[in-house]
Amino acid sequence: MDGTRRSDSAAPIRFEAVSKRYADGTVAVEDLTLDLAAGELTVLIGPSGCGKSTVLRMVNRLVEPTSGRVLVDGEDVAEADPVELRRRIGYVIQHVGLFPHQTVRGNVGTVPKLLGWPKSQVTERTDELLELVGLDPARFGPRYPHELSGGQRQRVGVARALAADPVVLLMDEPFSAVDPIVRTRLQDEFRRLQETVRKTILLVTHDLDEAVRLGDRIAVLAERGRLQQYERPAVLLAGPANEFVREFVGADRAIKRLGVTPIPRDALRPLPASDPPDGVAAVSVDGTLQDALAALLGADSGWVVVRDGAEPLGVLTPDDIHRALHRSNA
Ligand SMILES: Nc1ncnc2c1ncn2[C@@H]1O[C@H](COP(=O)(O)OP(=O)(O)OP(=O)(O)O)[C@@H](O)[C@H]1O
Repeated sequence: MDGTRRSDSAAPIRFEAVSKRYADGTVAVEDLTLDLAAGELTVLIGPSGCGKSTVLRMVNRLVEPTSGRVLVDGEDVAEADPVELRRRIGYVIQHVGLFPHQTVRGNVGTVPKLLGWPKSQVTERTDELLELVGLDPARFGPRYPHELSGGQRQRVGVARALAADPVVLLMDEPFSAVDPIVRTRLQDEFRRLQETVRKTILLVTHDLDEAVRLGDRIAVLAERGRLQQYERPAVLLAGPANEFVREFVGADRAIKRLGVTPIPRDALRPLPASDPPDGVAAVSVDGTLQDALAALLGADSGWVVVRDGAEPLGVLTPDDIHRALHRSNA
């Protein structure tokens, strides 16, 4: 079914010399040019009031640019019918705004129903999406929003936004209203979900950890939406482009970099000649340096075995981790 396959309906987004001056004279965005690749998750981050939400809301025409153009899949959104446009673009906000008098199924099925899908297809689609976001359709489908936790409501919001297989998903602080533990879990689940659906996603956050965890790319904005750096998280953390980004990224960036630097396959030491003792620390080769370090800290062997599935490939020591982190800086 189309919710679970890799979507080929993701569209690139281009902001072309976009500016926004509000009616009271506030210049929220000034001359922003930014290209978002189809199927990637781009995070917009920057200090409060720097124009992030304004940028996001120009994509679905909740805000109209004063000058410049926003192109979705090469088409200027100014020429699209706003209602039709918003059906093609999912939108998830902090307090998700579910319809209180409709069940979870009713909420998720809103857009497919609007599009005139037959009832059986709407139900099938809704149940599939609820499963995709980790909610059992039989249990949660008939509930009303007030019968859900904050995290569950947020998942229903994501399912609703995905319902019509949108080409773009806009997310404005989608996880900030839930408590930190639930937030981390939702972020991890969302990352996995994105690996499945591969939408073009633009996500606004204040939270650098969230940006690093979720973003394929991070765009750091200063006031008036001035773009400071637009890079993959590991590159941004390793090499802030200027003082603004360096300060924004902060002193703990080495720790964050551990979490985005892959284990170096080519820098593993050979396995010890004798079989490693039982219970020795091990980590998957698909993991990050942070995973390797966590495994090391939980063991007293002084090294950690790196495995591909069940097969041991080699070992890493704390020095190797240090060197790999240093190397990724180059
Ligand atoms: N409707 C409006 N009328 C006038 N000024 C506005 C309007 N909406 C936003 N602004 C101003 O535009 C600037 C950018 O606002 P925006 O909400 O885009 O920033 P933001 O980076 O998303 O902020 P935050 O992180 O605090 O949510 C701010 O100075 C804000 O006060």
